[in-house]
Amino acid sequence: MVDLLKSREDIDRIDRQIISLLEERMDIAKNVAEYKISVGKKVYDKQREDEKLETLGSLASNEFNKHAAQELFTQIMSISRKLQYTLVKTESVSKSFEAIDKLPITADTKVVFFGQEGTYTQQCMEDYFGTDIDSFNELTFRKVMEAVKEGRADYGVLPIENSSTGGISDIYDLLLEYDNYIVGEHVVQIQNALLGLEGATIENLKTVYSHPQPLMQCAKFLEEHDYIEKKEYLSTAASAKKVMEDGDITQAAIGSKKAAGCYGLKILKDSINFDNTNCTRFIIIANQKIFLKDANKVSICFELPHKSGTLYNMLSHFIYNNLNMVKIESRPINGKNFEYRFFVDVEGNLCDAGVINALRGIKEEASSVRVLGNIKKE
Ligand SMILES: C=C(O[C@@H]1C=C(C(=O)O)C=C[C@H]1O)C(=O)O
Repeated sequence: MVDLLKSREDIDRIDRQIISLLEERMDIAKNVAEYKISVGKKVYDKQREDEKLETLGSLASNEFNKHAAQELFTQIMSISRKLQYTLVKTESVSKSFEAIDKLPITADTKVVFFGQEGTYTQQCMEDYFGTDIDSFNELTFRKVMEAVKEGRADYGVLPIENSSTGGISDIYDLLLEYDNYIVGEHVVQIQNALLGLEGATIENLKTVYSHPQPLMQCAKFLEEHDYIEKKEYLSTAASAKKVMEDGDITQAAIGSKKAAGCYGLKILKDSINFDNTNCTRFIIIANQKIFLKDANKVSICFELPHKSGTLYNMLSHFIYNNLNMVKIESRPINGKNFEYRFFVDVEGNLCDAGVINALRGIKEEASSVRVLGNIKKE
């Protein structure tokens, strides 16, 4: 049997050779980048890489090593491209974003929020902008997006993610559709209460109205009271208003304590959400490509070719540039069954070299990429 120390010495010797060859290969990749700059050729040459993997695989003496060689060279070529992107310096996807010191907020600033008087979104808006602003409401997410896009409001406030039930997928889709940008975020504690008319009791309820999100956040309570029919409605506040207007004591709404006060309802039961730490993250949107100089979270969206390994390869741009990914969501692409677009949040600022490098690589290798915003995280 060969001695362990001897084997390790041999491995160390081979590894030194690999490093020296790797450095030599990287220097040649730099020459390739210079050539590509001079003729305007793209860094990524898929056909060349596929051919190389085929040839290199065939040099190995058994199936295990063939797979190993192909895996290793997939990584080596991916790293060689990353080096080339830093040299080729293609136009950054974030180039048109403007860094600012503070969000412009004046007495004339108009803010649109989702829902109506008494929604959690209104509470978020007041926490974020204070109460001395000119605000109006819209009853759907789409209408909030529209008002911001058309400039009828400078900012919009929308929920994007709940701690118990996850991402609010409609918002992701609408962000892309309307070309609006995320410029801020705020997290609000959500304690959902069951609201009813004077004289109503939980035992005698027949119907409960609320927005689909709070209905999900209160799923356990509603399962335990399955004689109450759940009905999705526009917003928590709109549900409270409906119960008040219908004047039927068998109806209830799920919403905030504030909504109870706004619409003259009483609290039949407080905190019926299944998770006591329930909170929602709201986003502040604008139709301007602006970000704070001290922003530290970048949100991007990309689409990938429908092939194995593409997501892994795309995420490698964050890992290689030492960026911490804090969120990933996928959404189906309409018209392309079972193809997905990914929404990713990473820590960083659009001015950071690592962020610029990662975005360059993703722009070259994804089917499409967009920066949705760069905000200061809470
Ligand atoms: C080095 C090149 O650029 C990229 C990297 C490759 C590699 O490291 O072998 C191969 C093809 C390109 O995607 C090249 O075009 O030859």
